[in-house]
Amino acid sequence: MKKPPFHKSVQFTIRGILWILRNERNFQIHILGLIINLFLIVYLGLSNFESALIILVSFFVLVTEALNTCVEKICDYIQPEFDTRIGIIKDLAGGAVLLATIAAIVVGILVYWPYFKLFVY
Ligand SMILES: Nc1ncnc2c1ncn2[C@@H]1O[C@H](COP(=O)(O)OP(=O)(O)OP(=O)(O)O)[C@@H](O)[C@H]1O
Repeated sequence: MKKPPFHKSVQFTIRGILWILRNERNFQIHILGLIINLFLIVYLGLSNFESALIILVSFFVLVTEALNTCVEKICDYIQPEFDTRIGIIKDLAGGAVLLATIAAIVVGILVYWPYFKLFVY
């Protein structure tokens, strides 16, 4: 197959992101998480390093969610019927999202805790 020009490839990837934005509820929830984090970064005046950490883990979750959706779509395509092997493949992909989410929560607590402490005390 002929390789598409660069601008076409970019268009295809944007089409993929728009598709997942419209169709995947979990991805939409993670996007909401990213927006809340961006708001907190500005509102609390986080340092460049703290902001980079928060943005990095937020995108880490989004990337794993997108890859999880890819795995689910491939699985549903190759085996629409119940199959324990498909089940474990999907569980593994879902597990990757959970691991990324745990990492994001831990980083979030470590970065935000000193700021929230100032509000509480
Ligand atoms: N064809 C199948 N055969 C066996 N088990 C399956 C199959 N499809 C789904 N499952 C089981 O159901 C779970 C949920 O799969 P499903 O495709 O419904 O994902 P989902 O609910 O959209 O998940 P997510 O919330 O991660 O997007 C899988 O992790 C797996 O354990």
